Amino acid sequence: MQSIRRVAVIGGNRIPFARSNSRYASASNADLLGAALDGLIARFGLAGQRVGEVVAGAVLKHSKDFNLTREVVLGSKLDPHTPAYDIQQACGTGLEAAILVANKIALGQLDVGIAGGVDTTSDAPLAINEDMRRTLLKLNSARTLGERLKIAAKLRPHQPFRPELPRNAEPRTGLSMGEHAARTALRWQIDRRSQDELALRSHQRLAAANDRGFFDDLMTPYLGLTRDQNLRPDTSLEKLGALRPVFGTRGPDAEQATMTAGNSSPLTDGASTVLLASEQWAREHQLPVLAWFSWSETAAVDFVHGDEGLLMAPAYAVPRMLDRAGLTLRDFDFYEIHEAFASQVLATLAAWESAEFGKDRLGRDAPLGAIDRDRLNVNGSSLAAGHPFAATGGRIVATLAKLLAEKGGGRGLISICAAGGQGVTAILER
Ligand SMILES: CC(=O)SCCNC(=O)CCNC(=O)[C@H](O)C(C)(C)COP(=O)(O)OP(=O)(O)OC[C@H]1O[C@@H](n2cnc3c(N)ncnc32)[C@H](O)[C@@H]1OP(=O)(O)O
Repeated sequence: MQSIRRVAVIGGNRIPFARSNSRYASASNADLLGAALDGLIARFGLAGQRVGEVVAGAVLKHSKDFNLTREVVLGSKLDPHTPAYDIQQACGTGLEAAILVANKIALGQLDVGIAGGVDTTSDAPLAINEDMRRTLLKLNSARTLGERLKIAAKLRPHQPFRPELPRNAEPRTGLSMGEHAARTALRWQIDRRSQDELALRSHQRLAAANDRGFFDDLMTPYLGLTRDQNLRPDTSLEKLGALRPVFGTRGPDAEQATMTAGNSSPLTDGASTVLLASEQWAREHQLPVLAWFSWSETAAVDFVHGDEGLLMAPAYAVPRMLDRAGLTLRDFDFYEIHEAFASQVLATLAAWESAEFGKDRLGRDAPLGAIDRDRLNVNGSSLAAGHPFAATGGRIVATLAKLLAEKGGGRGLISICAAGGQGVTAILER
């Protein structure tokens, strides 16, 4: 067998993220992912080339987009002989796509690949109610006019086109991501002030990164947007503190609700892509390596029967990954923890700092440890940039790889919580 090869992160390209039902309201997943991919192709001179594989996905997809990624590749300037396919791992999709491509490169099955993700809540698929859907499917397969008329006669005027709106909720609990996170915030006693401070820092840092041109070679303008639309450089603790809670506002604990529109990631439209390759491919194409993709781990928690919070899986994935890699939580120059909600980031950090969690849940003699918070999300994260679900992983991989390249060396941790009680994590090094 071929030995494991190093996997290079060559670079990334994304479009600025837009607020839902705003600038990208008329664009589809294919448009957005196509724009991100076109920018990557242009930046790295990939036009006409056959890339090993393109792997991407969307959390919210229309049924007609059964292989969205392949359709996007066919519409791009890549050689049409480039294989491409969708994967889906909720908010971890973009990172999971990068892990998949990286692993194939490491095993010598690919020399170069592109990972990506896209989502638009503005163009979410709308279903019709179950009765109507089944009736229409029967109607479609009816062979004779008589059969059709018989089926059509069963249609009742009061129920026909009642739509089923997609809900940002867990099928097994019926609770939204925010409601789940609110429970976790209570369990870990995450206070409002700390959440607002984290949100403020995210905006300030993203604004500073924009100002110094950090994203100039990671982003291409799209439909008139040149920077993430959700960014509020003028926000403040006072403004954040004045917002009313929106999650956890019902039931006996309503008084303790702390999560607002300011300390929750907003509904967002956007897409991102990342170019990964073997060392040899990078050398042959004279492309500098930003960082090496070295480790990954995915974990899941039992949020249905157990008391583990829905979005707490990274608290388990990271220690497992560290053990495999022979590292500790302090061995990092940068920590990129996806800000689904400020409370979620803080609950994860609290779990790692807790002796009880370390002992009871991780089976350790001591807590996993505390991180230097000055190294956390140094260029902002999803609270400021927005969170187009499947696109967040690509944004983070490209951002972290460039941070390591700028620094000239070091190690970075990526941690992304995902719906379904899962968490996807990875390590980049340089
Ligand atoms: C694994 C995971 O990643 S799980 C996470 C998945 N994602 C989610 O669940 C999305 C969660 N977010 C949401 O559902 C929505 O964004 C909500 C419910 C939090 C907020 O929705 P909306 O009320 O439509 O937000 P909107 O943008 O209008 O903001 C509400 C108000 O807060 C204000 N606001 C929001 N952020 C800020 C800020 N940083 N500073 C100051 N004001 C702010 C807005 O200006 C607005 O004020 P206005 O009413 O005076 O205009």
